[in-house]
Amino acid sequence: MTPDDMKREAARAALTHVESGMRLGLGHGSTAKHFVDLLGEKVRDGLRVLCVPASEFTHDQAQGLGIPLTTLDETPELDLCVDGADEIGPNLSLIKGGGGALLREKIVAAAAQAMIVIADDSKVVPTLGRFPLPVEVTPFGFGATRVAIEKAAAKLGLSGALTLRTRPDGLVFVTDGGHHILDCHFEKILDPAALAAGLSTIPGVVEHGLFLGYAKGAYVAGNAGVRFIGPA
Ligand SMILES: O=C[C@H](O)[C@H](O)[C@H](O)COP(=O)(O)O
Repeated sequence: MTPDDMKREAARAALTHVESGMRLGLGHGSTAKHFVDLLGEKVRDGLRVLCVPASEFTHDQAQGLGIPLTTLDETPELDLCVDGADEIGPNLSLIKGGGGALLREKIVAAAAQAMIVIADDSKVVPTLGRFPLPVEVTPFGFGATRVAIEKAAAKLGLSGALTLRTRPDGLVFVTDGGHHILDCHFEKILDPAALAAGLSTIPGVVEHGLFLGYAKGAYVAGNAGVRFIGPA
């Protein structure tokens, strides 16, 4: 199986949690895209769901597939959210935001009773941090926010480059919410909760990509098939 096949199989497994009448949160990224594709097939076959997409990209994809959409204003509570991840660590701790959608993804996940993660098995790690942690920041005060993040990280013994995310054409990446992203190369985040708490106190930080306590389970696909990781 290619990594893309694995992503699709993980997405297919998560589809077993979807029942007619559910209100769903739809994540963003190459794995979530498979889930939306497969969900679109089910909707065409008669499945009734109402979905909130976590990005403009997912919105357009789902709309094109005829999946009924709503917003968190019309439908503030969701039954289930299905999304990918950049890393899955101990106790279903996650790093997300590699695709730049972390803020809306976290808002959608927080509105859902349960979040199921889908991924290929390369995403499972013993310690979070090898994947650079995305931190969404306001353009205003960027320099000061960057220094504040460095100081908060240093208190926990973390250092490493903080890279302003750019697009392939070299322009600064702008999130759906109009913010920038600092990718923080911390390598080993031994205390994710402490880092999350530290980042949350910085005014210019809109949100960070540590998703702690959100996921209720993860479908992880590898060459041997799909396995479910449940809460510890
Ligand atoms: O912002 C993007 C999201 O958090 C994605 O779910 C995450 O980056 C994983 O993406 P992919 O499924 O493409 O590896």
